[in-house]
Amino acid sequence: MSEAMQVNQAAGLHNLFSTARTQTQQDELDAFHQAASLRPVVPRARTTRTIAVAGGKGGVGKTTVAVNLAMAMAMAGRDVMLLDADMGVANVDVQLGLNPSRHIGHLLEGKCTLQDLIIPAQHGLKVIPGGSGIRRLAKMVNGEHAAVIRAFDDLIQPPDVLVVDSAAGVADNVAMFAAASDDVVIVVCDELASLTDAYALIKILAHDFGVRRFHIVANMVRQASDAKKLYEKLARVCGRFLDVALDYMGMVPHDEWLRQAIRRQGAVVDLWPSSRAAMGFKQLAGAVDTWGKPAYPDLGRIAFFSGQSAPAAGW
Ligand SMILES: Nc1ncnc2c1ncn2[C@@H]1O[C@H](COP(=O)(O)OP(=O)(O)OP(=O)(O)O)[C@@H](O)[C@H]1O
Repeated sequence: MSEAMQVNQAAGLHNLFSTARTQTQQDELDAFHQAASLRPVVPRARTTRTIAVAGGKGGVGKTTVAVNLAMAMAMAGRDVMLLDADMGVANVDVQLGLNPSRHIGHLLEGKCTLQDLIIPAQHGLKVIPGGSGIRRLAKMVNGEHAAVIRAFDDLIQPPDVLVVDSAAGVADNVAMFAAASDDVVIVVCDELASLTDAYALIKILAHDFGVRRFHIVANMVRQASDAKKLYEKLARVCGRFLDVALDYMGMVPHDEWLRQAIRRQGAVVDLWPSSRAAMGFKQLAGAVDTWGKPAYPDLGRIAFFSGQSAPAAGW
């Protein structure tokens, strides 16, 4: 029986994504890995933890989780930066009521530095906008993703935490930002397509990029027992077919206050800190503190802040 059929049978999932690439895509990916090995490393004290928020399927709440996780950590006193890596259709700035005049496209064209792109949001959160409605950004090539990742080495003051809001899908560009991070958070909701897409993304990150550890967030669930069931379903399939470790990071309930917050263009953790959703996000932020030190970035792989040499202090 094929792997896809076995996965279907094991978890009641459907439609496993194919991970086949065209020759051009494979060439670009090889160039990306080669660029990583050519990168001169200039060590300095490593202070930043990088957390990618991904999920595969669109609409599962990646941006919502990234924004509120970042804001919750900023409210707890961390120096936090949020990169909107959903290039071309970015909407972190919309969710936070920001009005950026420049975006990643300007960085790639050499018209500004990464430092120039930083926009201050509430509680000292710093946002790097990804640019919206810009076709060229949605079609960035792999070398450009590597250039964005490397630009973080030149920040004057690296933050304590960088949260990366990933695009939907399982394309190499999504995987590259996740693979360049210390930790990968996978957001799932109670839909079969969400689980199959999460599995496909985890598989690509494990096989092609060597990522082994994933933190799972169940979003838009009714109660903790539903969240745990969702996690166990994904963990069972991954445990059977992939050499990866999953841990349960926490859950965010379905909460109308979240939609209200988006209408008000703010983060629910800031606007309604005692709502059920806000409590969930604060628990997610607390979970990060239990993760221990990030591993040293593998020198053969492009990583955010790879110019920093020692693991972050205080984690
Ligand atoms: N816990 C929740 N309760 C209620 N609504 C939610 C919750 N989480 C997310 N939503 C809503 O679901 C919608 C999709 O969320 P979001 O934009 O964060 O998803 P996404 O995965 O980033 O989507 P895309 O991949 O299209 O960028 C938004 O309208 C958001 O307000």
